Amino acid sequence: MELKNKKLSEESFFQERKEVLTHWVTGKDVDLQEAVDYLKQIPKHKNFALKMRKAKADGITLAQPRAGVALVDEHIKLLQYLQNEGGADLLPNTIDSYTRQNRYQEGQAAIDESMRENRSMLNGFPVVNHGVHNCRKVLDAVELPLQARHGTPDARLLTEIIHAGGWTSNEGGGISYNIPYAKSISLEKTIRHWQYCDRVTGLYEEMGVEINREPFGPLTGTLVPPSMSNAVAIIEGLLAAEQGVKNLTLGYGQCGNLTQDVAAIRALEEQATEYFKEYGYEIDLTTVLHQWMGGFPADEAKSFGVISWGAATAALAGATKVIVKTPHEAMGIPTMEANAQGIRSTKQTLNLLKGQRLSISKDLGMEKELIKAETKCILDKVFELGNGDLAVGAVKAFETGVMDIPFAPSNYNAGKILPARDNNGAVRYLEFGNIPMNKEIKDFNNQLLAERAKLEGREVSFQMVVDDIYAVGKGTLVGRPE
Ligand SMILES: CCC[C@H]1O[C@@H](n2cnc3c(N)ncnc32)[C@H](O)[C@@H]1O
Repeated sequence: MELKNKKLSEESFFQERKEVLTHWVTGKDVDLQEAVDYLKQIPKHKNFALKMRKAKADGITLAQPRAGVALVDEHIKLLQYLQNEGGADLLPNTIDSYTRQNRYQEGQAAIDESMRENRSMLNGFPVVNHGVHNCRKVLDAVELPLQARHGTPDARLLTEIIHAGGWTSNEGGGISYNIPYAKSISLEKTIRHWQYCDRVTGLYEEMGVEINREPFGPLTGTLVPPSMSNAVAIIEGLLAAEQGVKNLTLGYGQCGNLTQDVAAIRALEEQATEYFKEYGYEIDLTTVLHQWMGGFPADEAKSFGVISWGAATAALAGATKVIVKTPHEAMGIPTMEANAQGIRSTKQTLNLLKGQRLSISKDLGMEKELIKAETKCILDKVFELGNGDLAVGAVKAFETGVMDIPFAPSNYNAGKILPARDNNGAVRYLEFGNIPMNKEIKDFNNQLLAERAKLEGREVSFQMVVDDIYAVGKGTLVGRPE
């Protein structure tokens, strides 16, 4: 199947859909018209797209945790606790790793074991095994909109089930759920899979149901330069728009320097808006900042410092949503109590900052223009490589290292890029690999890293990268030599 950035035809989509719905027995419960009728009767306050649009109009930042366990009743208890005790504004359904790899047989075995052991033997909610009616049971049990959060290269059946089940938002994308999540699945395949997922969303939109889509912004979440993650977000937004997606949340993983992070969110929203306009897409655009995605301090009090800093950054940036971390981040899957603490801490900070924004200083303006210029260098090359076709260009961009995500496990990622922080903790390019930045941008990145080297009395080197990776966990932002 030759990949192209073109809306899937009804014929090819429904032909493929017949096969997709056979991937697991629960696919038989998906009936498009029945699902549309069910979705149309869901109370408005439980529609994710509507809540995101209203939050943007009201200029507020919503708080959303991650959460998911193996069994339906326990998952419901967890979500109700995060709603009632945590004060979450939106609820997730974090999906387990077996489901993300389409290993539904093992998912079922783990469900059975969880029932025997009376504890969750999965790191998330196995939504394909549980199926449409259990999704609806979860929605009936809460008073907030629901979203699927996962990391699934082939999310076609998952997407069909969650939306038929009343969940009105889906995270992911053909690049952002491949490069950071998989080792040996081609981008042609996953971009095509996610064209299908976006076409499902587009169909619901055309049948009168609003569904939100959220490409996964942070990618590897380890020192990803803002322009690289913004480029991926804009590409996935454009690919989704071509399939009929109307309500999009583009995301970004907090790096830690306030000026750069606020600039990155503002650049993302402005530049995405420019591209949607240029290509003729009417998009309801919102943004999400993910609280620090790298290594966390083990000390819970210190972790609240990191969590609050992420909340403050999201509020000052004017992000529509912030994804919340917990004081158990350094340990693993949080208890529901710790998860709720992360949300309460975040909401306290959001409320203290309600209505405040970082004003456009000279530094903020310069950083925003730099990020937009870097992102444009990348996107111009992507379109050139694809002879104007964005999907083809994206595949070729990774093949040639024009797009390159730091520390990604995928064999389809060049891995020549190296990031490091400058003296203020902003993430810069230490090695560009084949990323097509112009000379002025390269010189500026090199100059900022040289200034850090001078201050630290050492050479610009890979050691800076290593020191920066461990820094936050050790309590600082910039990994200074010990
Ligand atoms: C990209 C997502 C990484 C983050 O996703 C959290 N995460 C993963 N699975 C669950 C879960 N089942 N419940 C609560 N948080 C979860 C991790 O802690 C990490 O912060």
